[in-house]
Amino acid sequence: MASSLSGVAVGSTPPRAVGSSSAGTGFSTLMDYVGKGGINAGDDLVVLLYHLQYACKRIAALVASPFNSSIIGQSSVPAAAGTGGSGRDAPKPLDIVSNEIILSSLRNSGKVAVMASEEDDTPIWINDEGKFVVVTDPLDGSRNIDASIPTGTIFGVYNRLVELDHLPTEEKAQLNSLQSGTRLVAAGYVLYSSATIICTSIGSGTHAFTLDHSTGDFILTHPNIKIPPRGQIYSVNDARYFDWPEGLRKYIDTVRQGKGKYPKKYSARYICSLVADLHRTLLYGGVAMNPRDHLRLVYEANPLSFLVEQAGGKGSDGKNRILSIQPVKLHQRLPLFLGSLEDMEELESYGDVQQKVNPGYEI
Ligand SMILES: O=P(O)(O)OC[C@H]1O[C@](O)(COP(=O)(O)O)[C@@H](O)[C@@H]1O
Repeated sequence: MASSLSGVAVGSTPPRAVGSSSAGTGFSTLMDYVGKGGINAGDDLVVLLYHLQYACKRIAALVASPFNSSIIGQSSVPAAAGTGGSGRDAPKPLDIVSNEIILSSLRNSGKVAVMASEEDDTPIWINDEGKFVVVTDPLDGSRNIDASIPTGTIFGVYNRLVELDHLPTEEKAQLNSLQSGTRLVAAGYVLYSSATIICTSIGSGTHAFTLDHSTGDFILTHPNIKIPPRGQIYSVNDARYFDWPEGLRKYIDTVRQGKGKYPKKYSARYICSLVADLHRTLLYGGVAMNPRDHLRLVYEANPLSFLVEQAGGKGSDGKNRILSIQPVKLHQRLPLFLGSLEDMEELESYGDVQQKVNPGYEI
């Protein structure tokens, strides 16, 4: 493990485990968890996760920095040539900087063949020898950033499909990035909020680690997260109520009156920042919904569904299990529902919960 990290070129020494292990799990920091105490992730994945968490620390510092005001004050920069047609929003400067930070960390890791990002039209081929494919939304929820509302990074990791190695670069980059979510080997999000939290899974439960700013370590604070089978919270942009289908309206009307299968009146919470809304849902239970075709399958829905399933919950587009949907294009959008098993089953029993009417909303 030490030797596998010796070549890291990130300008900082690897984090050191501090204190005793948390909650009797035998590991206390993120690097302990993936490296030795928690699970045998394999040296290559350890190195990759080391570089990813380092990138996210840099993004955490960036979004919290007072020196961003000159960047943050700008409105969205015009879409780069070529973004037209992908249906993506014009990126903002911090999205772009975050994207560059992640790309440079992935390059430095030496472990990544392809990065597919929300910020790039097409996947970027990095290294023929890289074992992994990384899909990412480098800074989700950035429309909130001017008001210091939480944002997040999302990532998913696949193995490189060696059987595609003979194909032209562009083609193999694309096909490697369009793997079904069932093939994820790791996924995670990083929440930039009052605390910076990395929540990750390599297929053996979902665990969250909180950044200790005094040491730079991510400390295990939420081992083996189990989403409650029932919550009492629904999370949705309900200004769209009149564009919703009948089934979704009925579901929300029912649970907010306490007339659902769980006879409690539900509360509403909506941050409009996917990572933050999901983080709360993982801890408190309930359902986080984006019923219109807005969120992206490859680098948002799949990694987050993987984490939710690993925590005992469910991720669906309202009809189908997210992880089983075969992506056909990189920036493919779909409705997304993530949450507690029983709440999700009740929601889906209402039939039409996907919002087909999508007039486009200004904010
Ligand atoms: O506008 P809606 O439908 O409420 O969607 C909000 C969702 O869009 C996001 O902001 C992502 O969309 P963008 O990438 O366009 O910002 C999520 O963070 C949030 O959950």
